[in-house]
Amino acid sequence: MTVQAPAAPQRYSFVVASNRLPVDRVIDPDGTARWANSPGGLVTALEPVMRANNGAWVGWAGQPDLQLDPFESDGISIVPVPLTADDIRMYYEGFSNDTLWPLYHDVISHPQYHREWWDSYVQVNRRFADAVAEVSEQGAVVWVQDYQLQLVPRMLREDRPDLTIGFFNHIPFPPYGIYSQLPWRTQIIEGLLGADVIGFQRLADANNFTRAVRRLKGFPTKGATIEVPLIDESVGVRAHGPIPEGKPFRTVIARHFPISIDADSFEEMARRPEIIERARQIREELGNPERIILGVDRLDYTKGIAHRLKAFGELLRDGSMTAGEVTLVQVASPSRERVEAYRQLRDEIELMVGRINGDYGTIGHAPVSYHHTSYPRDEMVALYLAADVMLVTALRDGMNLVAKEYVATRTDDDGVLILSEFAGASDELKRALLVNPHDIDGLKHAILRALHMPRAERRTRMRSLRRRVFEHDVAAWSSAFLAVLTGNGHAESLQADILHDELDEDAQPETGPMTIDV
Ligand SMILES: O=P(O)(O)OC[C@H]1O[C@H](O[C@H]2O[C@H](CO)[C@@H](O)[C@H](O)[C@H]2O)[C@H](O)[C@@H](O)[C@@H]1O
Ligand SMILES: O=c1ccn([C@@H]2O[C@H](COP(=O)(O)OP(=O)(O)O)[C@@H](O)[C@H]2O)c(=O)[nH]1
Repeated sequence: MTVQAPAAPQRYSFVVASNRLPVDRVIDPDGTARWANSPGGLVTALEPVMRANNGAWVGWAGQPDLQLDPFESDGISIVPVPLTADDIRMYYEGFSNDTLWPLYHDVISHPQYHREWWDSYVQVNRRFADAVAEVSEQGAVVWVQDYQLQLVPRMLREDRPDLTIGFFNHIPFPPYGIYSQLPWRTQIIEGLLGADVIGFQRLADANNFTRAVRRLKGFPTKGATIEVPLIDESVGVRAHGPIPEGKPFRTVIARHFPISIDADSFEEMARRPEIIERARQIREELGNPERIILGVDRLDYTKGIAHRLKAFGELLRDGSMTAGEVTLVQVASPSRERVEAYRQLRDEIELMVGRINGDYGTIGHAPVSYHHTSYPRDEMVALYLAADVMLVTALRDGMNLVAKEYVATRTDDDGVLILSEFAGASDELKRALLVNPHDIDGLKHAILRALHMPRAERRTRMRSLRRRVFEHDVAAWSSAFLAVLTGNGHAESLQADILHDELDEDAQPETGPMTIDV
């Protein structure tokens, strides 16, 4: 009998790792399996970068116990990492979404601390690190994404010191007073410090992280740079080659790189006649109200959906607007539905929607048009075009791509963006109407101001917002990050207002520079 050796895995020079793949394995009710685009801002953001670099994407296919070989999807090489039903329960729904997610979002919901969830998180991070190591060629650039994989940089550095390792955190990094609750706070910091560059959405997040490093590890930090001693095995250093005299440390950069969207593609869609026609139809289906307010969110307690419903309901109660004049369209896309906090939230939101519609609706018209679904992108663009006011009331949000997508679609320089100051996007989108969503009166005031804003002011504000989003699109985001990661970037070549704080010119990865198409 001839035994064939398994084929050597294909290796890549650029590897992205994220919890979710850019495609989801979906089983239809008739039992047929197919691949669908998976939801969420991360996927939207990284797709164009992957295509430009012909790299590989390592991640989970969205279903339990799927053992799949690597395959190609839309020109992207996909390397699936299997998760068992127990991994999903403990690593994904548990530690990622019921411990880290609430902890990193201002403890809006109570984080649950369970030691078996942590053990599962360590195991799954190990599986991801092994999968990345297996497909990365010598000296490859690896870009690890998000809070689900914070231990991967250190694990990779231990096993593959030849790699250049970047990490980007898509969600906020909490202030030390909150972060320090985490029983595994030191291990997470050590995990992240395995990277050469650690990116955050906001300057405040990067500052929170470097403060945690000082408090927990005592390593010196200066601006965006952290000196990690080469003899400290807790951060997986094991110097690659001899320790240089006079520099017994690696320099890790921790700074902000605000993520963005593929603005051109949203603008292109917004100009398509069929999408413009669909926007008109949406208005008609809603009974042609004078004004449409739009909210689009995953059904997540961080998004402040209850706060916006409260403000909207009170405006109707006060008689400041009538249900016939203004309709609130709320898209609440299903998310993490097996996590208890998310189930409770759904009940709470749907009760509020029912009350408002019951109190202020008529037979022919509901003031809140509520949709518990996830729409494809063309429908999203039509909704953005149909909306006079976009309402983003996040209580805490890493970035909020929806705000940027709304701006990118408004080729008519019209529409008003109301934006929470607790969303990362508010650092850039200063000409939005910025609100504190906890201040219900302030929120009501902003809604009325948006509804009555003169055309000239809407135009001036929208033009300024659009300039920002088009100048700082997702390509600028990934170029800025990869330029710093690969040592190809000089401070002056990066957008001054993205990277305006101090950048240490000596701060280069330990491995030799490697070229990547950014
Ligand atoms: O994968 P899920 O658990 O279904 O969640 C979807 C994604 O949500 C999070 O998005 C974050 O990243 C966005 C892009 O940077 C940012 O705009 C937003 O503020 C963040 O919340 C999460 O970080 C992703 O990992 C999830 O895939
Ligand atoms: O029905 C929906 C709702 C949302 N989205 C997309 O999901 C992403 C949400 O990203 P955001 O950063 O606003 O929040 P996240 O869900 O990642 O926390 C955006 O690209 C939206 O266009 C979508 O395609 N269909």
